[in-house]
Amino acid sequence: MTITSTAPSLIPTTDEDPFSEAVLADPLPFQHRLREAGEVVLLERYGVYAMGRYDTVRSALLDWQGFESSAGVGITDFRAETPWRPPSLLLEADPPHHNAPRSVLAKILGPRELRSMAPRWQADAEALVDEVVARGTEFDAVESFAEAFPLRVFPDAVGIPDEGREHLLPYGDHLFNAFGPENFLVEHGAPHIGEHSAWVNEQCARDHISSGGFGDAIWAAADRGDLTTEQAPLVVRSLLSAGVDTTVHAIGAVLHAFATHPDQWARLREDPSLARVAFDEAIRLEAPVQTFFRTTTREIELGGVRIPERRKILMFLGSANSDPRHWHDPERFDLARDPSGHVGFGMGIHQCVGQHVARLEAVSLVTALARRVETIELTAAPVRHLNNTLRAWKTMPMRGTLA
Ligand code: HEM
Ligand SMILES: O=C(O)c1ccc(-n2ccnc2)cc1
Repeated sequence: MTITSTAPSLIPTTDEDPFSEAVLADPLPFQHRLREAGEVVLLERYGVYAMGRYDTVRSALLDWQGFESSAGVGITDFRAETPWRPPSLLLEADPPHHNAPRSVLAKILGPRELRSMAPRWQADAEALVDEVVARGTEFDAVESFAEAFPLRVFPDAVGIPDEGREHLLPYGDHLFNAFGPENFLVEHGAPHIGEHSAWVNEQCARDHISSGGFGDAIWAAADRGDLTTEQAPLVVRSLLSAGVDTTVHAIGAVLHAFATHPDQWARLREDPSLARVAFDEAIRLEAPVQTFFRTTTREIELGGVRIPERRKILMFLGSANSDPRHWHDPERFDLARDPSGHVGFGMGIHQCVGQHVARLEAVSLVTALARRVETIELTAAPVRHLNNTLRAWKTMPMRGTLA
């Protein structure tokens, strides 16, 4: 990182591009340079203020009044440009408008509500594992597990029809790319996002939602007056936008962590209750959701740097989760660590409301796999799937030995 100015009144600045193919493929060296350069570093290419240290990211996440979400959590300032789709009522909203949609979704996706689904998701995970190992002990962990399991359980849990579910992954992939700048990744998704969006928006209508699922519970909240009938479809859209690509790449992260740390897999097999901490430790270490933006609502001073009002700031969640100023031996995947406090799910009023869904999916799958498979190992180098926001794998060739 070339620091072009370090005088106290001037801001550490870099001309590096965190959304370049090279940095997206291997972000750790850039993130180290970013943390070393200071609490806040100006990315001169985008005029954006970047934060890579744990304490600075955590304080920005908690200060929703100073760092707002309602101007968008991507690089686009909704006050200056029209968003590519109507803004999210949760992710891209602040109190008071954020309150009702958040309260409704928090109840529907809460740990208590999900408890009744745990046996079914555990059985689905065991069925999937049996099907995969029946075909042989060599498999691609992305295709066979990370993609297959969320798509097997989540759309049914929302209550949308079977027809057209292939739109879900590419819709989410473009959504997460669109939080970043209009680079090669956004250009790649642009030609088809219209058809993916049309299908997603259609599924949010009440007449597409079957009874008993998350979608039905959202529409029931509208019947009770906890939401308006205009808000209900957008809250269902939040589930379809957030609910698949995130968990796909989270499960990929967990499986990659275990495949590269066989001693931790052995520990998990001895004590399956470690699956929960393994999930959070993998989210801390890999951070499937790497970054989110905010917009300053006033001039804010951080780390000796004065950030003007109405400027975009970029929080590197993955970098914060690997900051040696906060974490001991941060690059180590360690089931003995207490990963609580990690910012892989954000923190504060926007902290991930779907984390219990994600955790239940991952714990169900990993527990089922650990029961059937004694060891897992990579049989070839896994290949990254590049995205402006998500840290993801395209392929992960693996071999297991049956228990
Ligand atoms: C392991 C998978 C996941 C990760 C790493 C993740 C990460 C995050 C992060 C970092 C935020 C904070 C955004 C911000 O501060 O601007 C967030 C918010 C959110 N997440 Fe997730 N997420 C995951 C899965 C899910 C799932 C499965 C759902 C839905 C079923 C979901 C729904 C949401 C919603 C609705 C918000 C906005 C909450 C609000 O603004 O009040 N997420 N997530
Ligand atoms: O409301 C939306 O469209 C929306 C809400 C949340 C996410 N998200 C990001 C990470 N976890 C969830 C993505 C999209």
